[in-house]
Amino acid sequence: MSIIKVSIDKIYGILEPVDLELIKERVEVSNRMLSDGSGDGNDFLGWVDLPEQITPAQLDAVNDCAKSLASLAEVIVVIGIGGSYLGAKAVLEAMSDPFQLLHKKQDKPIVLFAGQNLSEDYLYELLAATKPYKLAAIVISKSGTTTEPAVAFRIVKEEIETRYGKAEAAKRIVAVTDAKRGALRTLATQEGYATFVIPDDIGGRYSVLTPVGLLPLAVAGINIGELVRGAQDMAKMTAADVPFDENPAVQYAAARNALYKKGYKIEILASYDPRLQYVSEWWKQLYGESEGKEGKGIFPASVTLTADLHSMGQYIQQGERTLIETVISVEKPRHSLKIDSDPDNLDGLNYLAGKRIGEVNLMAEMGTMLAHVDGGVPNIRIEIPELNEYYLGALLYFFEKSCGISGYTLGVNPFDQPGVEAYKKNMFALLGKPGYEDEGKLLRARL
Ligand SMILES: O=P(O)(O)OC[C@H]1O[C@](O)(CO)[C@@H](O)[C@@H]1O
Repeated sequence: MSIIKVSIDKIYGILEPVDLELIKERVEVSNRMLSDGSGDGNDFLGWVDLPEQITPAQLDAVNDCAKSLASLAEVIVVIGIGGSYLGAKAVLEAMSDPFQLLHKKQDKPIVLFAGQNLSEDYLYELLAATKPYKLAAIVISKSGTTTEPAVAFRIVKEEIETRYGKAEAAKRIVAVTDAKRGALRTLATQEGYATFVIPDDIGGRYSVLTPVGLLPLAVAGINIGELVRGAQDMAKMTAADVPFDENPAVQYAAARNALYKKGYKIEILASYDPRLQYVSEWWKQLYGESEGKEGKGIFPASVTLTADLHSMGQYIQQGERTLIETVISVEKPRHSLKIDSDPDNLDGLNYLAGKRIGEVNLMAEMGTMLAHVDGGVPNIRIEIPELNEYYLGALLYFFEKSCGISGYTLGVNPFDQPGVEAYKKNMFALLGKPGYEDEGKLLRARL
């Protein structure tokens, strides 16, 4: 049995089995294109075989650097955006106790994120809150030129240098960037920071298993060896020679592409554990940047349930019928908590007495799935046994593989993102960046 189970039976009724049959061959060809490198964007396929290529020595180097940072700092600010942020954030949230900050004893450094927005207040408050704590930073940018992390890094770097002096700051700052190119590489070389390389052939949104994701996670005490082991096993289970019925990545890609062809243009990734919220954010970048181009692509959205059943639930049940709901279902909660019987039963909940909260959550999930299917929303279910590093590594790799397959099946290059340049050009022009003077005038006239 695969460590991830994809159930697509709840797309039938909306699709006929023949709709899936028609697309099966295409997705299997797409999977082969990923392994033989015959598709567009084939200079960005380094992530496909990455898990099996990660050596124990590489993991040791990341863990050693993490240990040394952790020995110097109580708070480590991880600076990055998009693919240089979301993978680490996703795994960290999924693995963490949401109330960790309330615990009196903190035996791991607290990892905070910056550079993922341009909010003045966010950065100000981050600096203010971290004042009493020993500080270090990891700055991550593949291009080394992205504005948001560059701005945040300038501010955090200055704070660290002011506090500790330049020489000590160089021990407290680690950069993860391109081997040769970009302003961050130049800066890291000049300042003498320890660095890790993001391989040329791995794009940001596929980089969670490089030091981009691994270093911040190791600093936070996450077992990165297990994360990689899960991805390694999933790489085998989704290889091009694994038959359709045993290969979760092609099943998922086939189901969503068959639905897209029938007019289902929005996919909502739903989870029943708030710790998975950032896995959804990571997934949205992965699928949004990979597929949304040339006027095509499923729009990736997300909900956290049951919370959003009390807000978005109405739309999902009865709104425009273009939605696909894909549920990440986690079989086993980490802890056990039962509902007790109450002699007065004023809340009428005694019918739940003796049940675990997880059982109630599961019945909410089952009931919701059937209600939404009855309302015309096809359902895809992705089951993982529990939230630990191993299954998360498997889940992330599963989504990456399926995304590459989906993109090729859709007929786009899943490894570029030309559309993101438009906002950057306008922002530079409006901010008066040298070289953008003419565009600046034109844009200002339109405001
Ligand atoms: O790691 P970088 O080069 O700073 O890029 C961050 C993110 O920005 C994008 O390039 C979009 O502008 C994403 O694809 C990428 O993950």
